[in-house]
Amino acid sequence: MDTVEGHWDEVIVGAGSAGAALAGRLSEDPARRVLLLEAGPDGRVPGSPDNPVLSGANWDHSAHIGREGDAGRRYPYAVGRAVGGSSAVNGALALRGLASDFDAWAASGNPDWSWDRVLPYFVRLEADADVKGPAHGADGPVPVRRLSEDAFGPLSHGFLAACRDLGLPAAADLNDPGCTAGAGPIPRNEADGRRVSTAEAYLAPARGRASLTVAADCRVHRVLFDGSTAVGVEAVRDGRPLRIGADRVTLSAGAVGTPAILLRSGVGPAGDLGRLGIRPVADLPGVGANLSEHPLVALWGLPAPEAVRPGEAMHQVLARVAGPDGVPELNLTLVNAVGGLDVPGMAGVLRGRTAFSLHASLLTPRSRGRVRLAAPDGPPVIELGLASDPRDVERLMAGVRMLWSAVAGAHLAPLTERLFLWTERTVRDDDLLRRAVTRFVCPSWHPAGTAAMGPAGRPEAVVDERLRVHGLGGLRVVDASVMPVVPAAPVNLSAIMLGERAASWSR
Ligand SMILES: Cc1cc2nc3c(=O)[nH]c(=O)nc-3n(C[C@H](O)[C@H](O)[C@H](O)COP(=O)(O)OP(=O)(O)OC[C@H]3O[C@@H](n4cnc5c(N)ncnc54)[C@H](O)[C@@H]3O)c2cc1C
Repeated sequence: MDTVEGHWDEVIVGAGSAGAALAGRLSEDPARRVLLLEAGPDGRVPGSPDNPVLSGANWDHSAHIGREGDAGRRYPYAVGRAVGGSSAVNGALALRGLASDFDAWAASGNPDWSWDRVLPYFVRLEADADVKGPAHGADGPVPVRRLSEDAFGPLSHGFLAACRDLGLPAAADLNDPGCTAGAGPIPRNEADGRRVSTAEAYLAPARGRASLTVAADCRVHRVLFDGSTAVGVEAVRDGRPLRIGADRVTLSAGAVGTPAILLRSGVGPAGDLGRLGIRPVADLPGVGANLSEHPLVALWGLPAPEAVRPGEAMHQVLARVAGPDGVPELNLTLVNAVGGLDVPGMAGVLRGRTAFSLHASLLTPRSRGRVRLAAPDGPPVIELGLASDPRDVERLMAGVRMLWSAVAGAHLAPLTERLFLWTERTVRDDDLLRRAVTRFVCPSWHPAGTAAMGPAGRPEAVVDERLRVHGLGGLRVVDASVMPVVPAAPVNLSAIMLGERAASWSR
């Protein structure tokens, strides 16, 4: 018998940001037997925060920017596939979701997720080297630090000065709960230039515990049910099918992987399941629906020779911009010194030259996409639906105009040799800009919401406030899928917070 076969107290599917944090914490109880299953390999994923892993250790999905069949573009959709999940391949921007995000989750029928309820778990997960006080953690597993101003390169100084001209205040701590707008250093989860994934932060200290077994290269096909109670999973390891029993199954396979497993298991819209020939176990139309993602538009340029210092960090500074109602709406991010990175769609334009880019990403998208299956055993089809809501296009246009005034203004223009693709005429003309934004919009690799939490009976609701799948026993979801909407920040810390919070209920 394979060492993972048999019966476990907890089987967690997916060793990513949320799953590894959950498994690490649950295994602190020596009386518990936790099995963590991961489709990808174990061991350190190469690369630093300055080199997000865009292929290899990755599912290498290809997503539709809009909907399948609308003749739109496709885009490489990176999702980590390794112990550590997307936290092992990402850019290590360690930004918390914002107070307004969680208060909105609470207002939409999930009162236990208000900001004051989740803040203790953001505190618990981190060891912030720079900022002290009750809103920050000092000894959690995830190290967080920011570059000091004297380590900023010339472009970062120019960008911060341009942000001041845009009326954005200096923000020394973008993770301060009161920071709704401002520009400042990016907090990053790194140590000695290495990205610290959840594999390192949560699993490395737990590896020796008898209470935890990590099984890599083990791909879960579906959840097994006895009536409406989950009793285990069916998986494949080294080409061999396995059936693994559990008192409780937790899906932490991410906002693409989790809905795919639920659908294969018969949990989803009954009509779609019937068409695929999958026997329905629970009719939950929200499974795979409601995908939200941060749409992003980038301006690319070649820096003047003196504008880039050898070896400088790719992510140094970022600006958060609030909308007219005071709620944060856009991130403007400078990406310094992009050299070897194979940025989708840009390799042919850059031809190996070191470039920089400025991104406007929309933090509160109204557009929604979905994840579905085209065949019962096929890969998930990802339809991002980016900028399908015209209000998102308008707000991205405002973001591009801010970037343009920064890059063409007094502080950055002298540091820029040339800009690609965009012109003054395009940026000034509403119709041209609208078309350009629609044409160049791309995802941030931040999917969320495909098994959303909410009260039973709401069309999008798949799990309750305690993340238990509605109508079924022994099955919960703990990953970015359960977020009712993507938070107004990159998602890693918020996903880790979910793992911490779910573990706290079992203590
Ligand atoms: C290239 C890239 C850059 C990013 N940059 C940042 C950043 O700088 N900062 C930030 O905050 N966020 C960033 N993100 C987003 C962030 O990392 C993710 O949103 C977050 O890690 C999601 O956590 P999760 O737990 O929901 O899923 P994941 O961390 O993706 O974990 C899901 C895990 O489940 C496994 N899995 C899936 N299906 C199965 C199956 N059938 N059987 C077994 N295992 C399975 C996967 O292999 C994976 O390990 C980035 C993402 C990418 C891809």
